[in-house]
Amino acid sequence: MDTLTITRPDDWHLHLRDGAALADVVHWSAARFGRAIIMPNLTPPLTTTAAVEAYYQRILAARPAGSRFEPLMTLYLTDNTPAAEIERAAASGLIHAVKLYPAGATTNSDSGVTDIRRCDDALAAIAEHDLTLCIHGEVTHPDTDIFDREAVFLEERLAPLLERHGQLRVVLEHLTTANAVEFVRSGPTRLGATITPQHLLMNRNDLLVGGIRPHHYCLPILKRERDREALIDAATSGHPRFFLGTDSAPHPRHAKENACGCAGIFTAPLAIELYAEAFERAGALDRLTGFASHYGADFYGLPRNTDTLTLARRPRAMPASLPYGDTRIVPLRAGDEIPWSLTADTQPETA
Ligand SMILES: NC(=O)N[C@@H](CC(=O)O)C(=O)O
Ligand SMILES: [Zn+2]
Ligand SMILES: [Zn+2]
Repeated sequence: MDTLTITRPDDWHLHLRDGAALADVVHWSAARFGRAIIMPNLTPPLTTTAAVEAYYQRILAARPAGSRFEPLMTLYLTDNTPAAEIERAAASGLIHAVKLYPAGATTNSDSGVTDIRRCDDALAAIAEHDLTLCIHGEVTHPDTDIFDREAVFLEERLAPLLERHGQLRVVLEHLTTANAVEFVRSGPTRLGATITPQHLLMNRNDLLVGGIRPHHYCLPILKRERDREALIDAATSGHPRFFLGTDSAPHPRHAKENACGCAGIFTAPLAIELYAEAFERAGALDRLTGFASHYGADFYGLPRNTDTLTLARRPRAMPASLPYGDTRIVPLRAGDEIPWSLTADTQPETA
């Protein structure tokens, strides 16, 4: 088989950034995905519906001409988000989810939530207005080992939250462990999860063996091989509550190749290609459509896409770097060949 045609996929976790970088980032996703959940961790964070609406317009303006790529917007939750703001978000029609960042957990999370119990009114409003709560699931206590932060969050924060809010629809973002896979599998049907390509393809050796590799550093951090295997199992199992979310998180080269490098891996230029690679290695290419194109839409209560995307088994060279505003960015697999490519008719790419 030299080509693979799937229902057009959606990306249920994406960072597009803002300003001069936005146009250099959005076209990669627009060439691949029908829709994407757009993360609100800008500086300053998008804590009001008005700010989200203005960002939505900037994304539309930065989309390639003729693109129908649809941004599904999110609101940034803080300790002080009033229920009325959730109501405005729902009424906007543009906002599909509210994002919970534990304060200090990741990039631009300083305005995030310090104690989830402070948000009970907002969380009740999210459930009432049929929005989804997306969660970066890591605790931030300095004494908690970085490799345990997800597991502690699930036990100490997420389990009680799901108990307290019995109607709330939750997406646990970017799963990284076998433990998290088990938590989602045994959780209620209103709990879904995204899985990134880097967590399907790499483990912590790829970050730390033979030299430290800043372009493989993201949060939650890459874990053990047995965790990667559990994530592959979950993604390729046909279980409808695991779905695609790239967490493509661009940072300029100088911010990654730095004594204190930023967390985030830029996968947008090869995102669906990486998933195809991971699914093929697992002998599960026939399961890619469900994971990439059906289950996320079903979970969010949105219609599935009706058009298709075709990949060709044709090696493609990833450039060493790509334009990013007035600077450069290094994508995953920079300088390497990747086994899958978009077919020419669906690839309006310019590097
Ligand atoms: N995943 C990351 O490592 N970084 C993301 C934030 C996030 O999704 O946690 C970013 O915005 O850079
Ligand atoms: Zn995150
Ligand atoms: Zn993210």
